[in-house]
Amino acid sequence: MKRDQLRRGVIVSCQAVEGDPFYGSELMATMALAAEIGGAVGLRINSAPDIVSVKKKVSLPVIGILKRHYANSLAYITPTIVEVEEVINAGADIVCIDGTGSIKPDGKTTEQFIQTIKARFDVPVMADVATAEEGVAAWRAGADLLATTLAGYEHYLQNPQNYDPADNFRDPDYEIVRELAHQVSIPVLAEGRFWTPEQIIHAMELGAYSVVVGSAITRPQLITQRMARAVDDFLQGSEQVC
Ligand SMILES: CC(=O)N[C@H](C=O)[C@@H](O)[C@H](O)[C@H](O)COP(=O)(O)O
Repeated sequence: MKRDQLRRGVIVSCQAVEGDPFYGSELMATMALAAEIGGAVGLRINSAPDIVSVKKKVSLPVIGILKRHYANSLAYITPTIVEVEEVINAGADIVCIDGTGSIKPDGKTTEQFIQTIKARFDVPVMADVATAEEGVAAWRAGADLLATTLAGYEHYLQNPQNYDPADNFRDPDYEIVRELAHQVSIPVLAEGRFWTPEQIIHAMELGAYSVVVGSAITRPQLITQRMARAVDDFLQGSEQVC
């Protein structure tokens, strides 16, 4: 895969967890195929079975992650070399890891973790970060790409029980995109809470290499919720007026 393939486009994140109506590798591969037909330049896929299934059906480059929670660490996106190996063996073209300041479950810092991956595998490493400082540190440690995935999720990183579905509808964090695009010399992917073409273009104007879109394309329950909430808000407003 050429890294340039991901340049200046929309990367679609196709993820569903157990309990989600779209949970299942076949369904995720179908989502990925729809993304390819629609003009996506790449995919972000969670778990080895989903990566294998997507790779059979779609020819787009795959950024592979494996979300796994450990009791002793806040890092959950491909947090150790065990998950890295699973993702790479499944056929991911890029492996994406937790690039935050959190110590990983095996005691490594992000810097040590990136260096370990680089020593063992010849696959580009992407780092998901929450702050510009973390992005700069991951770049200095050898990351090949950055994504702003975790910006705005600090409360969730501290405790996954703090998850609030309303988080998905807040504006993207443009500031981290702007800062990183000025500070590093590797691609910065804007990711997290992109719902409209206008938001995507704004991130591109600020220097994003590409934009990763997940929920707005692949989580129909959230798409519905967003519209249902808009109607609720409208009705509440109009009832007050009446
Ligand atoms: C915070 C976290 O764990 N984000 C995850 C990272 O893989 C996914 O749940 C998101 O869907 C993905 O980042 C795309 O973002 P959005 O769905 O907002 O377009």
